[in-house]
Amino acid sequence: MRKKKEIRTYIGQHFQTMTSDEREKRGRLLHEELYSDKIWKDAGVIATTIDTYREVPTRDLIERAWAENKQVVIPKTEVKSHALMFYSLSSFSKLKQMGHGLLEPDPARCAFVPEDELDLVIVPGVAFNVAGYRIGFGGGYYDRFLGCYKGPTVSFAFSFQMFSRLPIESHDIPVQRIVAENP
Ligand SMILES: Nc1nc2c(c(=O)[nH]1)N(C=O)[C@@H](CNc1ccc(C(=O)N[C@@H](CCC(=O)O)C(=O)O)cc1)CN2
Ligand SMILES: Nc1ncnc2c1ncn2[C@@H]1O[C@H](COP(=O)(O)OP(=O)(O)OP(=O)(O)O)[C@@H](O)[C@H]1O
Repeated sequence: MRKKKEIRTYIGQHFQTMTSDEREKRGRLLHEELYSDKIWKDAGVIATTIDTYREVPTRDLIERAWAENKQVVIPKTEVKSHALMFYSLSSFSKLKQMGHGLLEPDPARCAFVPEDELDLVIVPGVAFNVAGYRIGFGGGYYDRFLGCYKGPTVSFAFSFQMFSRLPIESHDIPVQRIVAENP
């Protein structure tokens, strides 16, 4: 079984071999599967992240949610406490580039949304298994968050992000549903 760091490097390299068009196209196919699901239809408030080029895309899903009059919330990382704070995003222009390279909502221009208002949380990840266990970028932010959040959770995975064996630690909490490509 490979170590987390090796898996992160391997997946990052695989993403680099994909064109952004391919990434977008394959991402949309995964998203379509969620749009027809009850957990999407029932959700008024959806939490997701702003994708990097090493992740399944999220921007078209955010636009779809806005078009369906859903509220989209994006986490901001609290570095000291390793907590995620969610803010409502109404436009991509209200994002701010952070030192760690990710785009986060600008709290000066986005409203804070408490965790208990989230109807569906789309959890980012690097690698997954069918049981919903995941490896992230290593901040432990979602592991901590998922320890408290009890609502529906889902992650998207390209086929190369699915592993039959993953190093799982006691603090890891699985997502309820993985929407993955058919291998
Ligand atoms: N697009 C996207 N946004 C996201 C996440 C994600 O996985 N994807 N997150 C998912 O959690 C949160 C941010 N996660 C982060 C994880 C690590 C570091 C970070 O600074 N890492 C250090 C190394 C830390 C270590 O080695 O322990 C670094 O890069 O220097 C920052 C943010 C929230 N937003
Ligand atoms: N519930 C928790 N309470 C305290 N520390 C935690 C918890 N979950 C994870 N950690 C710590 O956070 C660090 C990163 O954890 P891990 O490598 O599992 O992150 P990850 O799953 O890749 O990241 P993320 O959850 O942000 O996507 C580890 O040092 C781990 O011990």
